[in-house]
Amino acid sequence: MAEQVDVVVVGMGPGGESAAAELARAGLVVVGVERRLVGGECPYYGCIPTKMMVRGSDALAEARRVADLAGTAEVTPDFAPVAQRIRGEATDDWDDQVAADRFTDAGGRLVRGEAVITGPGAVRVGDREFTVAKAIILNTGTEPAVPPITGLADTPFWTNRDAVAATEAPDSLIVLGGGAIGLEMAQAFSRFGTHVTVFEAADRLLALEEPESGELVEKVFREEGIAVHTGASVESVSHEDGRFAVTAGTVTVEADRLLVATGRRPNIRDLGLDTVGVDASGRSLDADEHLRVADGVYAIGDIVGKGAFTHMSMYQAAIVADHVLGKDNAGAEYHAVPRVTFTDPEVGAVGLTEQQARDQGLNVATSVSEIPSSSRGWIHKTGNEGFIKLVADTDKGVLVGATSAGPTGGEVLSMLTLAVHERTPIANLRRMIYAYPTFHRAVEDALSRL
Ligand SMILES: Cc1cc2nc3c(=O)[nH]c(=O)nc-3n(C[C@H](O)[C@H](O)[C@H](O)COP(=O)(O)OP(=O)(O)OC[C@H]3O[C@@H](n4cnc5c(N)ncnc54)[C@H](O)[C@@H]3O)c2cc1C
Ligand SMILES: NC(=O)c1ccc[n+]([C@@H]2O[C@H](COP(=O)([O-])OP(=O)(O)OC[C@H]3O[C@@H](n4cnc5c(N)ncnc54)[C@H](O)[C@@H]3O)[C@@H](O)[C@H]2O)c1
Repeated sequence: MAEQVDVVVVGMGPGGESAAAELARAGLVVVGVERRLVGGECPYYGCIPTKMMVRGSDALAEARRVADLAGTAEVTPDFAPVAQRIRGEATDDWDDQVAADRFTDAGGRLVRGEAVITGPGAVRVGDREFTVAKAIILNTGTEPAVPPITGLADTPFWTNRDAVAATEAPDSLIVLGGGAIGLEMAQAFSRFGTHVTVFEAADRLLALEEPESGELVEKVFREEGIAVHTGASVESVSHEDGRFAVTAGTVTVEADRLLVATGRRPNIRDLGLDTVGVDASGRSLDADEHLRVADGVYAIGDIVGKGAFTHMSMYQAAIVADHVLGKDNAGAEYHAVPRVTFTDPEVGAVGLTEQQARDQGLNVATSVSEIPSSSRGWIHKTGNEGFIKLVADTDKGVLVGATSAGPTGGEVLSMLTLAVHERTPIANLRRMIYAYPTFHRAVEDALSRL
């Protein structure tokens, strides 16, 4: 006999958990289905453990900068405190009881297992059937995508899930993929003493961001001793006597560990979406502004393809919760999506890149100001690399995109996110007062060059 409920949330990633709890608190009968860990990728394998690695490795880098600024400091890296924090503080040793209790305390019903849609308003989990009165909300996220490279599948390579479980920094590491995952981990392990080599198939790192961003990170990596191969399509991988060998063109590199960070595969194929008339053959689901993919079926998070970020999943979750509860909500807008790659320098960006703006046929003006030549950057000295890049729509007189790379680049991004989101006239941004000497004063300099 099918159980009658108001809402079934399939996949309890950050957005799914948030929407499910909010709807349960509002008095609806909500079932949250999770096949692995309540909270999803971010707290157990993604954002939080990787940022703990970054926090440790940034502390090491700052200590090494003492020599240029404030005397001497002897630095002996030890990965153990990071591994302990990831187990003790971030993941409870990959146990989600706290998150599960948080949901049931909000009034939700947690069902462990893999959910499948069997028709309009119908969901099955194992041998349990649910008839859903109001909404099925899909938040099933992604899996690491493993490219079909000769030999790779037979080797004990790492994905992000293995890398965050490391108890020590390996002596050597090859990273496949120069996107956010690969670069954050490459630099973090390198600063703990690992010899790191990055292979990126595209002609630059951070290929989705401004070219200047990839160039900056590549320069800093090389200076820190990280080997970077761009335009390097890996042809074969082997593993013998505990060592990996990776070959791209004429280059072969050996290492103890291999991290595959070549993008993600959305969990949409096996959800039974055909039973509700939804095409799941692409890389993402086509959702309207209230995240509906079919009558009574919503999708949020990475599977919607508007940015694979925790903040996007949470943003969309709030819109869906409002819509299910019949509250006013104008729906999602994606013109000011912010993102930060937590390398050092941090690379923050919002809205369109210059190329994307030109591809949209906008009349574009751009400007760049360098952080090292700003007062604060000059004072900061070592570790001051970075820039502000602005992308303006000259017809409308507003910013449509911006990049903020540098020390605390992700924090400096906040004012640029506001400017792009609110379509603040550039004339008004020029009239503002920018505190001296801050990193964000470089925004004023970039505005003056537009
Ligand atoms: C290494 C790494 C670092 C990252 N760092 C950042 C960062 O710094 N900042 C940031 O904003 N983002 C970061 N991200 C991205 C972020 O983790 C995701 O965007 C975020 O988790 C949101 O994903 P989601 O809501 O789509 O679902 P996910 O978090 O992927 O969760 C989906 C859940 O659905 C479950 N599931 C799937 N199918 C089913 C099914 N049929 N039945 C039941 N359950 C199912 C899965 O088990 C999973 O728990 C990082 C990702 C990685 C991998
Ligand atoms: N700080 C953050 O917000 C953060 C951090 C990590 C991940 N994420 C999210 O997770 C998503 C996935 O991250 P990712 O870094 O895996 O994906 P990505 O798509 O950003 O980067 C993967 C890179 O791998 C390269 N690649 C693909 N096949 C290759 C091959 N055979 N050899 C060499 N290079 C190859 C691609 O050209 C690409 O540049 C991102 O889109 C991002 O949204 C966010």
